[in-house]
Amino acid sequence: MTKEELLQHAFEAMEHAYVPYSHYRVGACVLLRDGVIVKGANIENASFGLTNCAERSALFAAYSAGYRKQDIKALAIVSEGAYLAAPCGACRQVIVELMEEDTPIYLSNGKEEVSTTIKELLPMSFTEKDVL
Ligand SMILES: O=c1ccn([C@H]2C[C@H](O)[C@@H](CO)O2)c(=O)[nH]1
Ligand SMILES: [Zn+2]
Repeated sequence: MTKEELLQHAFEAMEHAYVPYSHYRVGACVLLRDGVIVKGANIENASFGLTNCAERSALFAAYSAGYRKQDIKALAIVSEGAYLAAPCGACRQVIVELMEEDTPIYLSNGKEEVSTTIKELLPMSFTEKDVL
């Protein structure tokens, strides 16, 4: 599975976004080491704060299917805005808990692409080590 193929799956996931308020669609997909791809889209709510971002939808779906951080090979996140969207703060906090720090995260808006990691997106993070 190439990065471009994975991004294409994320664009397919974006088709299922539920965005009656922002009309801003985001798609994401998690590539697992067994080859399975788990997709997610942003799902909005009239009570705006309850909106679930695409990357959290995809990660929660993967975890709900029994996968864990060591099973995740890559995460792709795509949007259709003029600017390349990076995960919001809430998603970064969820990603740092649910993915390994060096696992690739691919971002695209169909025009620009960036490859990054959660270590780069959320340095000096508050994690399990601080609580346990
Ligand atoms: O990282 C992000 C940031 C925003 N959104 C969604 C939430 C909301 O539905 C819309 C506008 O914020 O974009 C995501 O899915 N992922
Ligand atoms: Zn988010």
